[in-house]
Amino acid sequence: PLRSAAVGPLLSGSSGRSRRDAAAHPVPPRSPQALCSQPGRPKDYALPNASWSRDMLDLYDRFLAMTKEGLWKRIPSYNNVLDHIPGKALRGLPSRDTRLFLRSIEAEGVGFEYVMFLNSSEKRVVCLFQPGSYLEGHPGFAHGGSIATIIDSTIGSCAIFVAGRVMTANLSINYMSPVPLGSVVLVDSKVDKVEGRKVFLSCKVQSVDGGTLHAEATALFIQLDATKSQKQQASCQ
Ligand SMILES: CCCCCCCC/C=C\CCCCCCCC(=O)SCCNC(=O)CCNC(=O)[C@H](O)C(C)(C)COP(=O)(O)OP(=O)(O)OC[C@H]1O[C@@H](n2cnc3c(N)ncnc32)[C@H](O)[C@@H]1OP(=O)(O)O
Repeated sequence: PLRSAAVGPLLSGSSGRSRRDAAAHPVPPRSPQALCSQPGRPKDYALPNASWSRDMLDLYDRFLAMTKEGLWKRIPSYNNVLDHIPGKALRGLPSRDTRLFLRSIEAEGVGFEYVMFLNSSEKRVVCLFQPGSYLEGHPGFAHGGSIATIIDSTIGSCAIFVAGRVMTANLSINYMSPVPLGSVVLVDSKVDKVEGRKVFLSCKVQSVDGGTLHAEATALFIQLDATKSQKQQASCQ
């Protein structure tokens, strides 16, 4: 199984090719099914698009290949949270003009370009993330809040897998090395333990070759207690 520490060797085939290299070796056309969402379904944004760098495409292909072995599963991603809940969007709910925060920047490549893969047996979610130019904090680097967002969402998806409806109670992040805009990082999250309604998780943000640890985080998510009144708990419908 892909262990965070072993990320480098597994991906040794993918070097940090510059965009110039990518221009010299145009990205091969993607298979039609790899590019389009299922007809009649909301658009799945966790699929390659023209803004994905060579590194992002190589990493995507490697994880997609691992899904064939059954250990990993690609998580589709829509721009409305309800579309992630099977049947919910069809339940005649009044349509709300809301967007999932990570999918609120429509233009390709300038916001959060990402795709998540779930490894059920390891209770792990790994997110391939390419921060776009509209996520800038310090010149040329991703804003710390955008890193917190991709961590919260990756860890959150991991917690949802284990405990269903959850909310973040605590998220603690150490930032070790800034993430250049346009680079590709691996956000590797896992469940460490579950105590009643409390789900404890951790996460590392690493460069594709595993050589740079950009950030690491711990989090506590709380499973929403159906018996508590909605007033006490933000409704997470
Ligand atoms: C197959 C895979 C599936 C993938 C699906 C992917 C698609 C999904 C698409 C897209 C989603 C991506 C994922 C997004 C995720 C984002 C999550 C967020 O951003 S959430 C927004 C920010 N968080 C809030 O706004 C919460 C505000 N806080 C609250 O609402 C409450 O405090 C809450 C619900 C967290 C807890 O309230 P209570 O009343 O239910 O529970 P009480 O009794 O207070 O606490 C329970 C236990 O937890 C401890 N606890 C609570 N908060 C704590 C804290 N901050 N530190 C330590 N302990 C804490 C308490 O001490 C208590 O422990 P004792 O049972 O007594 O041992």
